[in-house]
Amino acid sequence: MPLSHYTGLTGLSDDLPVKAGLLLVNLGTPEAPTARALRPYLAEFLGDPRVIEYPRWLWRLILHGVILRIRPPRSAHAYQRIWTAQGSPLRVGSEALAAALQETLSRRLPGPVKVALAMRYGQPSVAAQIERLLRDGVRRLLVLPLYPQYSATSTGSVLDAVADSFKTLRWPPELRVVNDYHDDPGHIDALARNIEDWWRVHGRGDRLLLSFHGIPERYTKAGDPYFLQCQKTARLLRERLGLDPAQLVVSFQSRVGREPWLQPYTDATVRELAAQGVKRLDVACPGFAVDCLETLEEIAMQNRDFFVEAGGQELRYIPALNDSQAQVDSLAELALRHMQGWPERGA
Ligand SMILES: C=CC1=C(C)c2cc3[nH]c(cc4nc(cc5[nH]c(cc1n2)c(C)c5CCC(=O)O)C(CCC(=O)O)=C4C)c(C)c3C=C
Ligand SMILES: [Fe+2]
Ligand SMILES: [Fe+2]
Repeated sequence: MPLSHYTGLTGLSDDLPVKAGLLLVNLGTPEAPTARALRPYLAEFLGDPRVIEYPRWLWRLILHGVILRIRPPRSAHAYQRIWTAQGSPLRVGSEALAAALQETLSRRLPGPVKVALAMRYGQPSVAAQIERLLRDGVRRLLVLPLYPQYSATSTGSVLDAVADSFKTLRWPPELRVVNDYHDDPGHIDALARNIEDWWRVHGRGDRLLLSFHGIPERYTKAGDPYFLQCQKTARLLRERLGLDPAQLVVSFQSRVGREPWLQPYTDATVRELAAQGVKRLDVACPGFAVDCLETLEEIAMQNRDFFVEAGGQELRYIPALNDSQAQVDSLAELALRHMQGWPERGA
């Protein structure tokens, strides 16, 4: 039995040896593409009340009685299609982005800065990485969830994890949070340049589809701003690319369960576009900071097959921003802006 349930880190100084700490948080990913590794990952993810808003007792029964028996082998099969020698693309991409941001921010900030990457589900946890930053001398913390659009299911859940960690700390740091960056001009410009660069190399398709991860419609009706923020990102990106409304389509992917999610659904949309005679369809997923199962498997494989089966010729997935210079620069700018105004300390 510990003496106290507050974690006290001894030997910390009040001197601000480090100017600021930046905690990047992404969703998390299984440790291996196996049903055995998927089970604890999905149990933690789908057990989060922010993600599934059902009566707890009922959901526990369904989750443990049905979902965690059926879904792990199916998901494992999907992960096997995208797994790399370095591991899960989401982890590899997020780590590369964090390393590049550490490098850029160290150059841009006058004092030392520490960047850490946490996963909302799985390892390294938000609590472990906040502790690591404290040990490294961080007393001012900026949390940047790697979700451009705010949703209670994604960003909101990261904030829960930060709050839970703070509740256990004897001396928490000062805290700032980036709620979203869906309309940040630097971010929109980075997305646009990524698509334009890709078009320069591969040519332009007949239509551009922007596919965002979905959430249950019910959450939007209850006040989640996610749908509106996705629509705004899409409009700003369309305007920045100089496209007509008819040249760009928005849809929502990854529906789980039976209740209605945000619409139109991506799978129905790619089939419909093929039926309308679209031959070459370009797809980008601006809601994902780095490539992952949802882009590499669900879009670039599953939906590519749906499109071709429905009469389309080619579905071409335009990769996420990942650790591109455009993303590193726009997120560094964003972080620097959010770090401004922290007052100087007296001697
Ligand atoms: C069932 C409810 C889910 C909600 C609500 C949800 C929202 C949501 N998810 C992301 C980002 C990602 N989701 C990813 C995978 C994934 N998502 C769900 C379910 C919900 N997501 C599941 C069950 C899974 C796991 C895979 C599967 O079994 O199908 C991923 C990829 C993770 C990876 O390892 O690559 C991301 C990223 C957002 C942004 C969001 C709300 C806006
Ligand atoms: Fe998801
Ligand atoms: Fe999916």
